[in-house]
Amino acid sequence: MTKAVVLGAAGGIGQPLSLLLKTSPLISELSLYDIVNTPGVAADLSHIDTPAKVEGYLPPDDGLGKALKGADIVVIPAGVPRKPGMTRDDLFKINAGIVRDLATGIAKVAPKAFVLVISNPVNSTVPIVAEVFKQHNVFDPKRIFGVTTLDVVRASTFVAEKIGDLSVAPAVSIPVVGGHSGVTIVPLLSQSSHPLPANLTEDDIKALTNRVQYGGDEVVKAKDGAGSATLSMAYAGAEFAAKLLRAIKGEKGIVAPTFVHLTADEGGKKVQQEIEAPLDFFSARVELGASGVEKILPIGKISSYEQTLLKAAVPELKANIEKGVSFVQAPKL
Ligand SMILES: NC(=O)C1=CN([C@@H]2O[C@H](COP(=O)(O)OP(=O)(O)OC[C@H]3O[C@@H](n4cnc5c(N)ncnc54)[C@H](O)[C@@H]3O)[C@@H](O)[C@H]2O)C=CC1
Ligand SMILES: O=C([O-])CC(=O)C(=O)O
Repeated sequence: MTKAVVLGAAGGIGQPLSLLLKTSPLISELSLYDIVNTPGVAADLSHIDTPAKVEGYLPPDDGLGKALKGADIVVIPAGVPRKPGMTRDDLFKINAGIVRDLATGIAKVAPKAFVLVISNPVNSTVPIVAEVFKQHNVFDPKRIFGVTTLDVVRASTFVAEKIGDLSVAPAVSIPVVGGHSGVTIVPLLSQSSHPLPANLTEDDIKALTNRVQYGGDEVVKAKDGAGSATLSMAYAGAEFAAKLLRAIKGEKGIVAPTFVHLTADEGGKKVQQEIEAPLDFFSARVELGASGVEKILPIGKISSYEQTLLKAAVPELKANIEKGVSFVQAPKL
């Protein structure tokens, strides 16, 4: 029996993500929470002929507590999305409080659940969840994940486009490390599972890197005020959740980049040495296992261009992380 909970389930990501989770054979109970519309979304999904039992909750009568009761995995896409001209950090003002309050609910009701944070800015919201859990004495770095899978999905797609064959996209694997905003997104094209076309110039590599780093902006611009990536994010979120669920159930060797606390495993120290910075959080390649983070894998051999990208990522990551931590630690006025 596995219970999955989606917080922010009625939103642009929440609905298609809930749909994908409802179709997963790995989930037996699906609980949807949002401040609006969850009864309708839950009723709709509950007619699908897959095993998961679906329930929807709203805030009154401790809806959050009821939604979270017995949760094994909690996915959080709650919060406002970007409009053109905004950075992810501009979302902090609203989303930090939303994520803090939801994390408080999880810490109280389902402290052992695996928590997958989608809400932006991920570089700050993941530290917020960790800090709330610390305050409630339930912090386990192996169980908190920032979902950076969309960056990985984009890298696979864009590289397959360059190779000239989209049919290879699902098999193309490019580690994307660092964080989840602009320069903190560091795609390691030199570690592509598939050789890049031989005629790709240095400028092409730079353009490809830039497209992965600013893939989110591409969608925000195209949606023209109607939000940011929702469908591709739902796909990416469901992919990561499925990998984690398979690993929890005992499958070995499942590796995915994800934004984690670097104390979750010894390997985190090696990553800190590689980036030459004592960052607490970083999106590294993580081997998933029964207790969540099984192993944090080293970044490994990268090109000198990628070294420069990593150097540029560190100061922004550091500031984003500190902002999240001090938001929770600051005395409430
Ligand atoms: N990690 C990633 O790669 C990505 C992250 N995102 C982020 O995901 C978040 C959600 O994006 P969308 O679904 O497009 O936004 P949306 O506005 O369509 O949906 C957000 C949902 O959150 C709900 N919500 C707001 N406050 C809440 C609370 N206190 N408790 C529960 N639910 C609450 C809203 O009612 C709404 O249904 C944004 O912060 C966005 O930036 C988006 C794309 C990719
Ligand atoms: O760009 C945004 O604001 C949403 C997001 O995180 C992404 O699409 O990668």
